[in-house]
Amino acid sequence: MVDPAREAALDTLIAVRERDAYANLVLPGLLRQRRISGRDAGLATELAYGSARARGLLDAVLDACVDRPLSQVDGLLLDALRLGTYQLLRTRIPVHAAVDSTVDLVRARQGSGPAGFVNAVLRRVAEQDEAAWVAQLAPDEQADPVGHLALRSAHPRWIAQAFAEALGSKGEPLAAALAADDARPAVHLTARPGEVSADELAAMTGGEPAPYSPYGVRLDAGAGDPGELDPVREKLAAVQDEGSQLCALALTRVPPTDGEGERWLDLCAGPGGKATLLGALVGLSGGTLDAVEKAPHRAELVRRATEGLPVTVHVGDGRDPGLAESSYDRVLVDAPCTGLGALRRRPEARWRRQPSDLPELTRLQRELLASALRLVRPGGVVGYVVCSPHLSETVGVVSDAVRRGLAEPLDTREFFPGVPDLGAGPHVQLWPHLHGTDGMFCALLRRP
Ligand SMILES: C[S@@+](CC[C@H](N)C(=O)[O-])C[C@H]1O[C@@H](n2cnc3c(N)ncnc32)[C@H](O)[C@@H]1O
Repeated sequence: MVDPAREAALDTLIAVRERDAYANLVLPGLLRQRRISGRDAGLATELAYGSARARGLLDAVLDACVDRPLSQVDGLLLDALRLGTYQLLRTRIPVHAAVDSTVDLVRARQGSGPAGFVNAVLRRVAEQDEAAWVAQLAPDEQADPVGHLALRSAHPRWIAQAFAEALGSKGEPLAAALAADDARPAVHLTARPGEVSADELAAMTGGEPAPYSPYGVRLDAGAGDPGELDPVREKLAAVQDEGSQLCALALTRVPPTDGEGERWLDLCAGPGGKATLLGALVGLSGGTLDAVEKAPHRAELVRRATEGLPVTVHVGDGRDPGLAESSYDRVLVDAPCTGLGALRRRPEARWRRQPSDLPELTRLQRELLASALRLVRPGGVVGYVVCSPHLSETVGVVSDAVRRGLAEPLDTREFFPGVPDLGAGPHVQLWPHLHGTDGMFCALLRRP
């Protein structure tokens, strides 16, 4: 007997490994196709996302329990072992159920020999709990705090190191940041300005008005597929992290805020979350938004999301979009980045990203920011935003533009009213453990 929830979780892990698929795109499709719902769907989600997220920790434990290098273990068996180990170490599922259900899955796919191997390895894993395994396998907490916390929170070391540098801490703040990044996040919605208030949207969805964004609503972490909610389907609301809302709003709050008929530009618009919020707001004061996106299919998503708003979508490269220079009042650069600030929303992303991704991304980020600073009028404002706390994508990119005399930094904290713990400025770094948002970075810059 194979348990359908666990089988869906295993097939998700296989797709992530074999096809570089995204767990949060694969699993919902499998659940629909196989008509798995309710508690079974909840279990499949917990096991698939949890195992994908914790992969490094699970592999470290498995490495200690398997008598050959993990690279020599058959891929499907390794995925099954990860699934079983996750259940043993990070859920309250009883040992016999975690082991037997995994062995059943392997027997059905590969026969009794491999099933026996998986049984033996999982019995070894089950000899200790997670804390004991971490104590055995992690670097010493005093000698190497970052390495210790990285294993304990199932993060690659380079990412834990990047968080430590952005926080200026290897202690409690880093532990809190990594722990929050490992937890399942709440879904956030934006109420479309001019259509519905956050209070009304909260009443319609059973959520709570968000603490900082006047348009935000937060739903419970386990609250089903938000795309199915009526207000989202009817375009009264969109799924959008509160941190993203705050960064887009900050750009609109720089004085003068009563400018009628302003021209705004979103230089990296796909799939259109911020463009929709900006388009709705600029429309209320008789202005317009141009939205540039390089990937045609993502530009199409922007077009659909902003239908009915005063938004013109252009397919093009933001570094040279063919739009008139010095002609915009406000420009948003929501640049492509490592996404290290949104790892909690993308289970496998932390193991897929590599430090070698950074040089190409930071070059692109610098070029996009320089382009934005040409397109904005002198005295106009550019918002540089990335969903990452990595210093080379944040402060590094902005300091370069300031040093070259292209931009003057504003105290961005002033435009995040009511948001606590914004540090020494002038830029803003949001964090899951401090703000309950993704780890968004925002720098507001004025063109001299
Ligand atoms: C972080 S996402 C933007 C998210 C978007 N602002 C939102 O809120 O929904 C970055 C986007 O930039 C696009 N992009 C990548 N390179 C680009 C370029 N050279 N010019 C314009 N857009 C680019 C990517 O395809 C991606 O859609």
